[in-house]
Amino acid sequence: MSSQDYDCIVIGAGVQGSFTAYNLAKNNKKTLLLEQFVLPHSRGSSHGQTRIIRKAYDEDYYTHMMEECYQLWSQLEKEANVKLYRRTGLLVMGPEQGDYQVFKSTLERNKVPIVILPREEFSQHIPHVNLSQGNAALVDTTAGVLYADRTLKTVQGQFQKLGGVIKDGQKVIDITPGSVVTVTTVSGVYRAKRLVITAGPWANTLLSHTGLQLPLQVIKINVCYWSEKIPGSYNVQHRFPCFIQLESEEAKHHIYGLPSNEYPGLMKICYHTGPETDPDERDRQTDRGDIDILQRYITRCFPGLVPIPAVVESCMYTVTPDDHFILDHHPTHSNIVIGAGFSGHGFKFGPIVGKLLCELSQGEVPSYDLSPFRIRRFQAHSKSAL
Ligand SMILES: Cc1cc2nc3c(=O)[nH]c(=O)nc-3n(C[C@H](O)[C@H](O)[C@H](O)COP(=O)(O)OP(=O)(O)OC[C@H]3O[C@@H](n4cnc5c(N)ncnc54)[C@H](O)[C@@H]3O)c2cc1C
Ligand SMILES: O=C(O)[C@@H]1CCCC=N1
Repeated sequence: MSSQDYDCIVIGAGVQGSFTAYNLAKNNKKTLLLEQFVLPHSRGSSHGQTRIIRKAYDEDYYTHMMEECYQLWSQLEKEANVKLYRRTGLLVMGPEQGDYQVFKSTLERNKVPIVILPREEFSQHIPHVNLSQGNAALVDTTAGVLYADRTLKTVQGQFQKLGGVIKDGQKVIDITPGSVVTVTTVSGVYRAKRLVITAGPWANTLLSHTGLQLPLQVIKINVCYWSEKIPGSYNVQHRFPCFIQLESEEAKHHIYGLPSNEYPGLMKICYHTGPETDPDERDRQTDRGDIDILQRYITRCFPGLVPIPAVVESCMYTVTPDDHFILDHHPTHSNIVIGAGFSGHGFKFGPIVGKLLCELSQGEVPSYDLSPFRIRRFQAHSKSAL
């Protein structure tokens, strides 16, 4: 095996590619992780300081995967002696008869510890928040904040400690499938028996070299931070939780937030959709319709925040038609595995996605039923998209 030959190449050092590479190296596979930008970078989907981790989902299979995933997060914390998770709880609010009931049932069925907050007791538990008319509320007490940038640094560092090789600043410009896959970057040519593509918003650009296109939409998210009128009112240290406001008449998509933590006195609140964008041109996308929706919501429900964003950063979602991930073999090249379409909720699953993509790439039976994540589910809807 020459120095350019690997057991496996992973393209894309976001959260999913980094955890996949780490799992491969743990399994003694000679692994190369390629990244187009110089690391760390803020041009994909995994940057920023925080993400929400939760078991509150409307499908059992995500809640089941999170059971093991919490353990994997904790193992990594121990292994690297670093804190990646802070428990805050997650306040779920939503119209009483809608998705809220589905979340509640999934949590109850799976025996996740929750606290139901009757309307008359709501403000005693959650000060400075107005529960919307007709909404109900509960808290998933296991939920919290993940430290995102720190996670990437940690998992990439652990991968390198295991002998893994990272080559950053190396944009992949060609892939030649075959029993040995050849991957060409702007400055090198590498070969491997197996390839994993975890390219986030650039998934289809890379897949075009393999004759496949997936029904993915890339959207820009305005990551908004809002100033506390009274410092500390929504602070993580005062045990303010993360929250999800489920979709309602007023906002057709979820609104979610994290307690003030990363920037002093600023709470992060975002809208769970945004305008379509080209990943290489996202700064040209200036649509702020999402911010108007957030301003109205904050004025009504978070009276302790100034309803004008103090900081606006940006990030991207890569969304599938059903909002479920893609974790599968390439339909015509079985030694190419794809992790894509994490639809704005994939970070918390990083450790388990890494484990599953590693299993798939090694031809092992995956630890979970991956039928919700198969590529063929799209065939019924749009053959031409594939
Ligand atoms: C604002 C925001 C808030 C979110 N909140 C949450 C949350 O609270 N909880 C949660 O669980 N999830 C959340 N998510 C979703 C989560 O962050 C994403 O699902 C996850 O980061 C996707 O990771 P990825 O590795 O697939 O993509 P990316 O992080 O984009 O990684 C792909 C990588 O591939 C590289 N690449 C692409 N093309 C090439 C090429 N040709 N050559 C080499 N490298 C290449 C890119 O540069 C990039 O580094 C949020 C996302 C956003 C944007
Ligand atoms: O995945 C998450 O927890 C966040 C919050 C809800 C919407 C998407 N991302």
